[in-house]
Amino acid sequence: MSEPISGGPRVVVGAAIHDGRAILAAERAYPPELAGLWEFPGGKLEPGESEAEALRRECREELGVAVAVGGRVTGDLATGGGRFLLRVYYAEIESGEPRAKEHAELRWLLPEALDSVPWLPGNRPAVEAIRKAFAQ
Ligand SMILES: Nc1nc2c([nH]c(=O)n2[C@H]2C[C@H](O)[C@@H](COP(=O)(O)OP(=O)(O)OP(=O)(O)O)O2)c(=O)[nH]1
Repeated sequence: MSEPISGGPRVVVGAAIHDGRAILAAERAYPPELAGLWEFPGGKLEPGESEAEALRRECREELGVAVAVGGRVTGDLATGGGRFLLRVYYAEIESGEPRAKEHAELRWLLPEALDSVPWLPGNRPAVEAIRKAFAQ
């Protein structure tokens, strides 16, 4: 598949999967410079794919679950030194039990424990927004 000629940032979608209380965080296993940092399951949009389709595909591939995609958590977040635009959506599991097929570890985090893992730096505003949204 060819790359777009205008070398603008690529859209990356992330799923803030929640069960009404906790958020599913995932520890990256690769590449070495990102391994050990935590993220929302997701990845780059493939050509012709909608953001919801990309999220459903990535959650199936990475976690083995089907998700229903909800609303956006925040506006676009620039990550990867400006190479990516991260768009995080709320999501809920429709079927399956999440397993770390590509990640080093998965953890359900309550809002007060969201800071217990080192997030990818670009994810901070989304993590903050989730904490506020879930705070009682
Ligand atoms: N999946 C994901 N990527 C994120 C998040 N935050 C963040 O800065 N990124 C960055 C890390 C990566 O450089 C890039 C997405 O790459 P990725 O490796 O997840 O994408 P992909 O699944 O399509 O991977 P690949 O096939 O290209 O290896 O976006 C996040 O919350 N989730």
